[in-house]
Amino acid sequence: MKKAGDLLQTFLRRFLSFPNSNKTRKMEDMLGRYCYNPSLRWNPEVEEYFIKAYGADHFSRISIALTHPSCYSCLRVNTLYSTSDAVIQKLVAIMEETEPGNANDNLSKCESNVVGAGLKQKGCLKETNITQDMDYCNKATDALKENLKTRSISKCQFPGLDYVVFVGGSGPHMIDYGNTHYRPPKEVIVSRKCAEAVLRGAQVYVPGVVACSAHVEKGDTIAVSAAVEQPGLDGGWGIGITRGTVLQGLETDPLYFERNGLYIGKGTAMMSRAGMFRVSEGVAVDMNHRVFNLPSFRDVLEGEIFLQNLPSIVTAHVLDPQMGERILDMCAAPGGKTTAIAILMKDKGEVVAVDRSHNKVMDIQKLAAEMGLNCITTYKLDALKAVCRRNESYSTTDLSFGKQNGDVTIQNSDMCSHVERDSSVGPERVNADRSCMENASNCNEKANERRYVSKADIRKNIRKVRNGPGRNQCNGDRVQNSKGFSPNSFDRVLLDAPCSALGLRPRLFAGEETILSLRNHAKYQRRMFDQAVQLARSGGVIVYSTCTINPGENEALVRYALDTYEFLSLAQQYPSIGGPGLVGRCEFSDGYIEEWLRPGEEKLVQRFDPSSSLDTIGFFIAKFGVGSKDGLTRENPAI
Ligand SMILES: C[S@@+](CC[C@H](N)C(=O)[O-])C[C@H]1O[C@@H](n2cnc3c(N)ncnc32)[C@H](O)[C@@H]1O
Repeated sequence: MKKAGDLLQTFLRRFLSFPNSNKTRKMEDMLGRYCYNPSLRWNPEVEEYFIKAYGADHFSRISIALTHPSCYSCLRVNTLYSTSDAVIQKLVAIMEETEPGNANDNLSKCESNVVGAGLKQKGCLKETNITQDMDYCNKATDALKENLKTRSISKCQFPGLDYVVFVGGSGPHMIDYGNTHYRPPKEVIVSRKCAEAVLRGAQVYVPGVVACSAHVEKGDTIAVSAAVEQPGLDGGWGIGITRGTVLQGLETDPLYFERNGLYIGKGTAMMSRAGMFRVSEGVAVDMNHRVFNLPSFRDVLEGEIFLQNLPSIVTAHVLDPQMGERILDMCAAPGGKTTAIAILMKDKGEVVAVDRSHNKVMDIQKLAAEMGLNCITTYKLDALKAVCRRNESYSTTDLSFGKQNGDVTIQNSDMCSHVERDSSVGPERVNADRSCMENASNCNEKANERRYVSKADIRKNIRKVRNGPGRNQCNGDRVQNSKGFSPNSFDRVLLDAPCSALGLRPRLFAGEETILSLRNHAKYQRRMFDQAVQLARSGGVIVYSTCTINPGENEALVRYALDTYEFLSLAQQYPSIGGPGLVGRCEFSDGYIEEWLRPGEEKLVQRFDPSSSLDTIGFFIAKFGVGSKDGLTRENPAI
């Protein structure tokens, strides 16, 4: 999608060009070479499809919004150990440290009343990580202080979300790159992914640098621009820069014209040009002037806050988990929604968090430990095989999670699981394991208060404790494999599905997705959804969410769900702060027809539009009530 400025620029380049002359450069400066004004590239068929879905103007606004980060950061407070007011106070205190004596001024910057002056962090949060790397932490805190100076901090006013704190960011800023008509700035080109991370607040790390000016020394001021994929001769996309290229500041530089409007800030070189291409890690450029300023909360109030997108927080809330319930988070890593769910349940009940990646399951464990949560059990599991088929003779009646006569029966979640041990576990692990085992037995005791447990379950629990529980508190070495769970064994299921991620911001390129790849995502999601349907009990709830603007992965999944499973219905969501879903259908040139929502259904889903005033990522949430599955057995193909 070419913007007017781009078209004018192309025109001037082609028809008024004065090769290598200062006039050319002057013209380009005027038209905004050294600025941030990207145009998002899409696969042409995908672009056509989205224009049909949204209309040209709306899709153009979405495309522009996707290239910018949200103008605020969203912090979810761990309400088990803190409050929004306490967090706001602590952030204000960080500001005060920077500007002593300005306490009142700073307080007035907060939009909400800061109450609860004496609130202190309860003793459960880990102090160790904060002190482990004081240097890094001090740097992070300094950066945060710097950032908070001009920020507004406010408690979220949406009903039910008072545990969310907003911290305002700023941008886009005009940056003086120090270029003159005779002397271009020293610069680096970074990879597109690196640039997107920098726009979110990261530094430029060595692996992200692809090209650099000659004679750059440590301490030099460096302009940073992004190398974004361009159409290749083969019909694909490519960057076309060799790592280590020397930039001359001339039109002969790689992507010279393509980088117009892709300047994301400037910073101080932390090493020489030679160093950037010799070492394998470290900060290459310390970004001190950014197009967008968003505070980084890394290592700040660890365990007390979690940086999370607003729609993700809403998703966990919409699931409405209740204390004592058994919840499945089917694609859980890194655990943002898992921990939100556990906190909403006040850490009472069981949240089973699965992901197919071993390392990502460890990330969930670490996050759960950091947030002091005990009710989370993690497993490595392919969500496409989440239903345990070991007992082939099941029927829905005898496996249902019934609550008759106050007697609750449940299948033990690890009945199909085993521990994957790391043979390199050293002696220091043994102590950790012991505390894990204590933890597990506490958890088991807690769980037993509310469950009928069969002798077989007790035997399995003993085995589990002997092997080590693989629970969240034992970071690091082990992940339990699961072979799946019994049908109807969960009260609520969250399927935060892997998707095309076309709602994530900021984004500098969107051309990698084709119509075919979008359809493949949708197929994958339907197969996962089929598993979710089998695992949720009658009377239970399924929440489905994605971070994409693609209706094929959103509204079309809802259509599939409602048309395939007659016992599913769309449920009202709380809170409901997103927009309505898309009603209608799309006919493709190959004859494929994609059905979306029917009139009346659109208000029961939430669609977060990146171009709306909420200024969030693109996101979609659907909530289903699971009606009675009575009479549905394996013979009945509906389940
Ligand atoms: C959108 S992310 C989940 C984010 C997470 N719910 C959160 O809020 O932190 C999707 C996750 O699905 C996982 N995934 C992809 N395919 C999977 C599969 N077949 N089974 C289980 N997990 C899968 C990915 O590893 C990824 O972590």
